[in-house]
Amino acid sequence: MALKSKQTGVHKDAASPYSKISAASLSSLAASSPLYSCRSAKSPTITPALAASISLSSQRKPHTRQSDLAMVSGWLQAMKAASPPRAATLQSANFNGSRQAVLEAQYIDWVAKHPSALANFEKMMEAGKGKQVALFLDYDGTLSPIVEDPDRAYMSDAMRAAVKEVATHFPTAIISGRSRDKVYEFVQLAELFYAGSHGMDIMGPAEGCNGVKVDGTRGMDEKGNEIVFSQPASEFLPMMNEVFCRSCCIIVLYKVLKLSVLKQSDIQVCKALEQRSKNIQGAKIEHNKFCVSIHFRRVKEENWRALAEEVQKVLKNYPKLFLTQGRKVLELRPSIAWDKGKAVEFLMKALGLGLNGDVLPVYIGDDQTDEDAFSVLNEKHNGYSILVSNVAKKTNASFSLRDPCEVMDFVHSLVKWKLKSSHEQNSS
Ligand SMILES: O=P(O)(O)OC[C@H]1O[C@H](O[C@H]2O[C@H](CO)[C@@H](O)[C@H](O)[C@H]2O)[C@H](O)[C@@H](O)[C@@H]1O
Repeated sequence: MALKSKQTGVHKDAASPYSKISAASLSSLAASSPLYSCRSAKSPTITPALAASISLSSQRKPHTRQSDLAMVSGWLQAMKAASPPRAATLQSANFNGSRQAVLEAQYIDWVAKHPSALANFEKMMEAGKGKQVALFLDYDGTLSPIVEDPDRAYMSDAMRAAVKEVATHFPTAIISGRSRDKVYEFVQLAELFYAGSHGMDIMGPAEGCNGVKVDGTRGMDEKGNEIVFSQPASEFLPMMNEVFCRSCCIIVLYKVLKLSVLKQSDIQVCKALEQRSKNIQGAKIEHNKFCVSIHFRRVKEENWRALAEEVQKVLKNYPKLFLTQGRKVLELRPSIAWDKGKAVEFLMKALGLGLNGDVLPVYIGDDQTDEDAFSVLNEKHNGYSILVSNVAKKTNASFSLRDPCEVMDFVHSLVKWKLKSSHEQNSS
C-alpha cells in the first residue's frame, strides 16, 4: 500500500470571487458520483445546470434568473456533499437500514483509498524519524464533535489535555474557520498558534511553540502578552485595496491605523443577513471576524433554498466577497488569495520549518475548507493529510480518522512515538 498519494487540488483563481463557487460545484458533482470516486475535480461530468453555472460564472456575465437558480443549486449540492450524516444519526434506529448498508459499503471501499491513520501509525511515522513533526489541527468536527448549536461546540477536557501534551513535543497550531477569539475561548491553550477565520487571522506566542522560535511581526495581544502575528501586507498589497482584502493584517490595521471600516463592513454583512434570514426558522448567522457563516443545520431542508437565495442577494451587494460551503453552512469570505493552505505555509515559514525537507507536517481536518491545507501538505511538503470522516467523502487527504475520538487517540500516539524515539536516541 502506498502511504503517500499525491492528489491534484481544485484549481482556484483567487482573484475571481466566482472561482470557488465553480470549483465547489465541480467537487460536489464528483462527490455525488457513485462510491464517491476520487477522480479529478477538473474533469467532472457536466450536467446542463452545472454547464450554465460554469459558463456564466467564468465569463462573469451579468446574472440572469436562470444563472441565479443554478448557482444556488450548486451551493446546496456542495453543502450537502460536505455534510455527511452525524454519527448519532447513522446509529439511530430511524436511519434507513438499507441506506446505512450502502453508506457502510461505500466507506469500506473509501477507507481502502484513504487508510486509517491509526491503523497505519507506525508505518507512517517511519517518515518522521530525524524530522521535526509539526501538527496542524482544525477545530469543529476534529477536536470537538459536530453539534446543533455552534456556540456549544465544546472540546472535552481529555482532548484539551491531549493537545496540551502534544504541544510540549511538537509545534502545534489550530486552524479554524471560527474567529480566532472564539476558537481560543474553546481551546484555552496559550502555548499554541491560532489561525482563525480560515487562516486570515494568525497569532501565537512570541517565544514560539515547543522551543521552535518564530520569525514574524511582533506585537502585544489584548491582554498585553507579547505575540507574533501574520503580516502578509507587503506580499498581498496589490489585492488589499478594499477593506476586506486587508483582513490578513487586522491587528496592524486596528492598532496602527485605528481603522474601524473593516469591522463596520463585517457588521453590515451580518445585519443584512440577519434581517433577511429572520423569517427562516433555525437560521443562524455567525460573525467569524473575517468571514460570516450562515448556518443551515437547524433549518428545515424545505427552507434551505429560500435561505440560500437570501444569501445570494446579500452576496450580490458585496462583490468583494465570495462564498464557500461547509457542513450545513455557507460562508462569505473576502476574495483574497488566502485560505487554510496558505495559513499552513505561512506558519511553516514563520516557524522556520520545512526549508531543508527536515519537517513532517501533519494536518487533521474534517471539512471542505481543510482541503486547501491537504493539497499544500501533499504537494509541497510531503506531509500527512488526514480527513476526519465516518462516511466516504471526496477528499485530497491521504489518510483518515473516523471521529474526534480517533483524533485524540492519534494525538496520544504521536506523544508516545516521540517519547519512544527520544528514549531510543538517548540510549544509543
Ligand atoms: O474550520 P473549523 O474549525 O472546522 O470551522 C468550520 C465551521 O465550524 C462551525 O460550524 C460547524 O460546527 C458547528 C458546531 O458543531 C455545527 O453546528 C455547524 O453545522 C458546522 O458547520 C462554526 O460554527 C463555523 O463558523 C465554522 O466556519
